Amino acid sequence: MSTESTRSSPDASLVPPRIPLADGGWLSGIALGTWKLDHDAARAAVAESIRAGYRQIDTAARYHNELGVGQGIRDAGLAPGEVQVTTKVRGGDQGHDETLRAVESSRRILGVDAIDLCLVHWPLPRLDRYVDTWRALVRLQADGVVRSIGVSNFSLEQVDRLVAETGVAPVVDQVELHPRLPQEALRAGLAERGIVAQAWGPLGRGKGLLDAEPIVAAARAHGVTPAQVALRWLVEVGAPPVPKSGDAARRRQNLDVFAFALTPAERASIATLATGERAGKDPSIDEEF
Ligand SMILES: NC(=O)C1=CN([C@@H]2O[C@H](COP(=O)(O)OP(=O)(O)OC[C@H]3O[C@@H](n4cnc5c(N)ncnc54)[C@H](OP(=O)(O)O)[C@@H]3O)[C@@H](O)[C@H]2O)C=CC1
Ligand SMILES: O=C(O)C(=O)[C@@H](O)[C@H](O)C(=O)CO
Repeated sequence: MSTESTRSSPDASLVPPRIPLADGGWLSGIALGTWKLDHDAARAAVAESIRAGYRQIDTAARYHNELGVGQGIRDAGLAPGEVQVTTKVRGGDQGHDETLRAVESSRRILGVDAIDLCLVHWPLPRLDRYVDTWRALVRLQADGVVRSIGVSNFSLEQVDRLVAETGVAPVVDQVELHPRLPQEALRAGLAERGIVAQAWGPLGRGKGLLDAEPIVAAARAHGVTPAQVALRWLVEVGAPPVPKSGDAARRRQNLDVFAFALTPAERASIATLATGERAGKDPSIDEEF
């Protein structure tokens, strides 16, 4: 995956490389997750994280913290365009006109001229409104309300249906992805289509992944933490991660994964963890409104 340096701002030592998107936009090599942070916690965490080097903040209408995320981005005081914000259309807002209204609401709450990246949060196949939802995002992109458009928790079949019915492909599919759930076929299919697979739940969501022996052993060998090994593994497979932490020291640690590389033996050992076990919901079964 090609990268472009962003080491131009004053506190640039931990700024991740940019990942180019098919529409000319970019995604940061590591984004900050904000699920479970309320407005005030998100505002403080976002401002501090941008000062530490984060350049992409991940929120969603569903997280009820877009106000704090937008304020935190402004508090950090970087030049426009230096920090990207991702938000998502929740299941209950799917449908063409509903999406137009929901995205305008997110834009106003975030307090931005345009949303950098807007995703369809979950496909909700039984509702069967994701194509109409997508048409609305295509229109919002043409109108300049949203710069890049993508999906989350979509299968290759669902992505292909969007393209077949609208002629427009997403530039990102944000999916659960970590060593227990490497999603190899999905990643390969997305790569063939020029779509970036972005990894949510990259640390396994506090469910024991970071205690797994291959990860602990690699961490010991490199003098880093298990979280840094899990994030480095994602960087190496070309899936930019979105880790969340409520703790400033951990957030900085989670950025610092570009100064070491896993060995082939470590990668082979980590591959033994690929049980397919999910830490979150299964989008082929569960639907989140
Ligand atoms: N598109 C989608 O459907 C989804 C998107 N997401 C996005 O992805 C983000 C990340 O996923 P999330 O569910 O939060 O799970 P993560 O895999 O990021 O795990 C977060 C957990 O890991 C802990 N943690 C963070 N850093 C470290 C560290 N360095 N060492 C040890 N533990 C650590 C956190 O604790 P603590 O906070 O105490 O540090 C928290 O308990 C979300 O916040 C959200 O933005 C998430 C789920 C679904
Ligand atoms: O964090 C997200 O983006 C979600 O969709 C969450 O709601 C997540 O899926 C979850 O764990 C809900 O229980």
